[in-house]
Amino acid sequence: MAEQQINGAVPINVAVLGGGSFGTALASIAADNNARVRQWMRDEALVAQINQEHRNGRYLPHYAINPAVQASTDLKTVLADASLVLIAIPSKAFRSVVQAAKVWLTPEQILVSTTKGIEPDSFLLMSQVLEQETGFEHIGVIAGPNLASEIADKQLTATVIASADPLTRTRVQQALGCRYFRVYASDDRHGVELGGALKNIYAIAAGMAAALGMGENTRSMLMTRALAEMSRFAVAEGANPMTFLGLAGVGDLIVTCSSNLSRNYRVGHAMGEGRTLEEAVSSLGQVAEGVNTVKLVCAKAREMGVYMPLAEGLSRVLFDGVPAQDMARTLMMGEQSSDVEFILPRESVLQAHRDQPNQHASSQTPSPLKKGD
Ligand SMILES: NC(=O)C1=CN([C@@H]2O[C@H](COP(=O)(O)OP(=O)(O)OC[C@H]3O[C@@H](n4cnc5c(N)ncnc54)[C@H](O)[C@@H]3O)[C@@H](O)[C@H]2O)C=CC1
Ligand SMILES: O=C(CO)COP(=O)(O)O
Repeated sequence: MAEQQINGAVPINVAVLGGGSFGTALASIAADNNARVRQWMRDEALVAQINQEHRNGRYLPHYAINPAVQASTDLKTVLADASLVLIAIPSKAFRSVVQAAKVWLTPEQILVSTTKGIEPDSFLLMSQVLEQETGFEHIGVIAGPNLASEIADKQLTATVIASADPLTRTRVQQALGCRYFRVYASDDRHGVELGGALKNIYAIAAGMAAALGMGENTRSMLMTRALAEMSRFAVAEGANPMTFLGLAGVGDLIVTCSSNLSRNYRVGHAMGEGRTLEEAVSSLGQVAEGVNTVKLVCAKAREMGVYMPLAEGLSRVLFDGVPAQDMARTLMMGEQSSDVEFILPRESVLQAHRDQPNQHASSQTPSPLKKGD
């Protein structure tokens, strides 16, 4: 059924690259909004199923897709005449798909990444890959609390379109905004994109904590300290910390740290139940971007001198075989610094401790964590 559009938009032609759960959910929203929607994927059988049964049996088996979505394995057909191109391809394949697509892309088109990951080696976010590959002007990113299966179920939610380009922001609001999906605008593209990528790290930690029987106070502390850590990293990367108060920061962090529908949360949960990382990832059968992101972000944070104890702790559980319980105990004995460091700088608290050393510290506090401990 056609949706009532917000902001009085004229329907546009939308291309979606990616046949996974998020690409499929977004294609259906745009079609609900009366756009002509073509969706590209590699799998011929999935194309046939979407076109004939209006269902994506591999990634969203229980949801009806708007019958107007036309799937195809042919990039040229999908991209022809599209004014908005949404790219929902996991980060490990993102650049190769853009490279394959770019012969049919034109500078008038609006290119929007929906991918919440980071490219290894380059440490580029996906909109930066888009910029590097195409050199186009109309580039943006969307991120927010957007679990694909809830969107496919038309549960109410919202996202953020972030771009320095006003046309990109407006067109995405017009193309996707409808009665069950609101689209807010931001010009902090880097902050919004980092928010989407970084929160996956803490969703893994939250799933692990839940499986270990930790309570709601613990989850709340974890999410709040995660926000402090994410914004600290983002500021070092040149983003605006205020962005983390929005849907792509705290909004996405809450949903992925609380829901079993999040694949990253499920990876953490499975590991908290005793599975290995390999078992947890292979039983998922879908992408959990946080596993690579934690590795890349920890390396970058060390290089930049950014303090990220939660990400470091998680990395040691995932890759160095440290038991999650032991890591939680170590983190609880780590430095006690500032709550909101944009109000009281962390360094002021640490300096005060140096000026007033605790007489009993040596018997109570373990030495700070070192790589290889
Ligand atoms: N599923 C969700 O709830 C949300 C996902 N995202 C982000 O969207 C991105 C895509 O995720 P999903 O659609 O959920 O993933 P998915 O795991 O459901 O599907 C991935 C899709 O990418 C395709 N793919 C993988 N490698 C490819 C290649 N080399 N060439 C062409 N296609 C390839 C797969 O065939 C599949 O169709 C991820 O970065 C994720 O973080 C963002 C918001 C919500
Ligand atoms: O980003 C998401 C929801 O906003 C989806 O999270 P997962 O990739 O963990 O499923």
